[in-house]
This record gives sequence, C-alpha cells and structure tokens, in this order.
Amino acid sequence: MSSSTLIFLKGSEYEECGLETLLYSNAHVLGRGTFGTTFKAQLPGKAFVAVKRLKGVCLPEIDFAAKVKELAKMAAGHENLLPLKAYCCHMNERLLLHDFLSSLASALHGSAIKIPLSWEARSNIAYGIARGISYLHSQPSNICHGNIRSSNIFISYYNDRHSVQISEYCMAQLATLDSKTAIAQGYRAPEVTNLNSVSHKSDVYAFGVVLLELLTGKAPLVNDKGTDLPKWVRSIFQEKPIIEVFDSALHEYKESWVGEQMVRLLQIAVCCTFEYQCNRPSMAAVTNRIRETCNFKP
Ligand SMILES: Nc1ncnc2c1ncn2[C@@H]1O[C@H](COP(=O)(O)OP(=O)(O)OP(=O)(O)O)[C@@H](O)[C@H]1O
Repeated sequence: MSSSTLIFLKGSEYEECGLETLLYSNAHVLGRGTFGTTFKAQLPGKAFVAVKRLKGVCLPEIDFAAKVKELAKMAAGHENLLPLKAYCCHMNERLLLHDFLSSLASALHGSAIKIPLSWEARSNIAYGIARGISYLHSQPSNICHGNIRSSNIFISYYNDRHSVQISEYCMAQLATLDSKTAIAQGYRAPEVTNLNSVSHKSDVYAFGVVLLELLTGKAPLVNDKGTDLPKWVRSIFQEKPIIEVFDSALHEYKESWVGEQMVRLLQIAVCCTFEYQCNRPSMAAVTNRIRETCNFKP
C-alpha cells in the first residue's frame, strides 16, 4: 500500500489517520464484491469502519475526487443513504470509508448474528429503503442505484426504532466494469444485460426482491445459491395458502390487522418484480403505497 492519505469529509466525526495505520493495524477482509474488496478496520479512536478498495476505476484522481464529493453531498441530503466518511485517491488506489454497521443480509440470513426482526421492524425497513431509492430517483441527473441488494442495506437500532441506510449508490459512476453484468442474479431484472441497461425500473425490480426477502425470510439467488424469489412466490400462490409465503417468524401476526399489511406489502413486491418493466410501478408510487398501508408519516 502506498503512503496515501485518507481525506475525511466535512461532518465526519473521526480523527484523521493515515492509510497504513488503518489497513495494516487490524483490518480484515469482509468480502469481495462487484466493485472491489471491503475490509473491516478500526480507527485510532476505536470506531469500526468499512473500507472499500475499488477495482476497475479509470477516473483520474481529480475527477474521482470531484465525483465522490458530489455523491457524498447527495447522500448527505437523505437519512436513508449511508454517509461517506472519507475517501482516498492516490496513484492507483481508490478507497471509500463508511461506518461499520449490520447488513440486512446478515440480519435476515446470517448464521452467526441473525437478528429477530418483528413486523414493525420489517415494515419500517421496507419504507426506509423505498424512501432512499425514491430520493435517488428524484435527483436531476436521472440517477439509478444499480446494485440494490440486502448486503448493501444497513440497519441500526436506537431510540427504540430501526434505521436503515443504503450503500453503494451510483457505483457505476465511479468504477467501470467490463463484465457482462455485475448485478447478482437474484436481483437482476430480466431486461438487464449489462450495466448500461440498469434503469429506475430495474432498481424497482431489485427493491421488490429485497421486499420479498423481508417478507419470506428467504435468501435470493446469488452465485447459484438461494431461491428465485419472484418465481417461488408466484408458484406458492397457485399451490398453497398465502400464509405459506411468509417467514414463519411472521405467522403469529396472521389473524391480526398486521396480516392485512403483510398481504398488501406482498402485492407491492409482486408488482415490483413484474417481468415487463412497463408494468412495474415507480419508486415514488411504491413509497406512497407502503406509507399508506402501514400508516407511516411522510
Ligand atoms: N459499511 C459496512 N458495514 C458492515 N459491513 C459492510 C459494509 N459495507 C460492506 N459490508 C459487507 O462487506 C461484504 C462485502 O461487501 P461488498 O459491497 O464489497 O460486496 P457485496 O455486497 O457482497 O456485493 P456487491 O459488490 O455486489 O454489493 C458484504 O457482506 C457487505 O455486507
């Protein structure tokens, strides 16, 4: 690693620290994703952070820094987008630093730290994700997220409520990928053949799959493991009572008013995952429907 420095963004509560201190002291790999490798590391002040080392970045330092600042400013405008705390661009090194948090994927499907999620938590999380994506879609430059999946959604719990933040927004603007398509199989809308074909409606599809994860508790298809959730849910409709679709942890709610909310959110998820993009609703419409169904404040 070069002697490059991290540039901490305005509003970051962290003490400045060099890259060597951060990555050599106690960092370990969390995973290798579409856009690079993510490490967990500890800052001198003891806070844990996630550092993503990007691959495939062709943008020169100055353009990368400008783009990162633009995205960070946009993210700071919405509570459901994970704030960027620091970045580094030096020679070939391109890094992004965020708070270390629990992902929705590990809460729902993790073997070690599976967190029990009540209906209130799941519906709040669904609404928060929908709001975050709607905000992205409302930006002037026709921005798409491009890689919505439960490992890119982070949850935390304070003041008796779950908060949710989406990461990896607009990564295609930072990294260029030559692979046919980077989006995991289970979240990829049928019309998406490469990163240029992602759209607001393919984000809606991926959101629908995340909503199905929240409702069914099942993991979607990633690297040939998991379930093709849109297909599975439709097959259950034809064969079994609708309650069979839901995570068994939600069955206790079936006789109450919550049961009706669960079915309505399932209908929304099914519409989001329609095969033809023209039949899918917009993220703004989805957000409104979730808000009305669950009586959330705007
Ligand atoms: N801020 C973070 N806090 C905690 N864990 C994180 C953070 N950012 C990423 N991770 C975790 O690190 C692992 C690797 O993440 P990464 O984003 O590199 O790949 P991915 O989510 O598996 O795939 P993709 O690149 O398609 O999003 C995932 O398990 C992800 O949930």
